[in-house]
Amino acid sequence: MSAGGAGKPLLLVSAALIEDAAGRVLLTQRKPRAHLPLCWEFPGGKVEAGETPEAALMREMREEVGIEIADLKPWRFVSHDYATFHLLMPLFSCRIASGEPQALDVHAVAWFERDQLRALDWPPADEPLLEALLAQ
Ligand SMILES: Nc1nc2c([nH]c(=O)n2[C@@H]2O[C@H](COP(=O)(O)OP(=O)(O)OP(=O)(O)O)[C@@H](O)[C@H]2O)c(=O)[nH]1
Repeated sequence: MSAGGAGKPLLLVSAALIEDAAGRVLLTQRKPRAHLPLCWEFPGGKVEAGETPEAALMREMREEVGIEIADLKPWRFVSHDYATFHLLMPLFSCRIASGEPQALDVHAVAWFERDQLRALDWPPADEPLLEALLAQ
């Protein structure tokens, strides 16, 4: 990670940490032709102009996986330098208020046991989030 990056756009992305009663974590898989193809990641997406991070996350969860979320609480954030943009990504812990996750606008969606998480391909920015999750 670099502290420089003058001129690089800052990208604000909200993401969700959703666990079920058994402690499994809900992840989505990026599309084959996206940036970081087929990586598994925390569901979420870009915050649009005029939106709060919380409202953006609620919209993305509806659009991408067809669920309503509730009880959003800031959990961790990452600030990560990618080649063409700098990512600022708050991760909110939350719960599913209604709906069953479906892959509406993602390649796939799935629940993972904690001991499966390390073996997945993750975006580089997610490393500290994964470590924090596995440490708790
Ligand atoms: N949702 C999400 N995005 C992440 C995570 N980690 C991470 O580096 N990102 C990055 O944050 C950005 C999120 O953008 P996005 O998924 O809304 O949009 P996109 O660039 O894939 O495509 P789009 O422009 O069609 O919406 C991507 O560049 C993605 O690689 C994560 O855990 N969850």
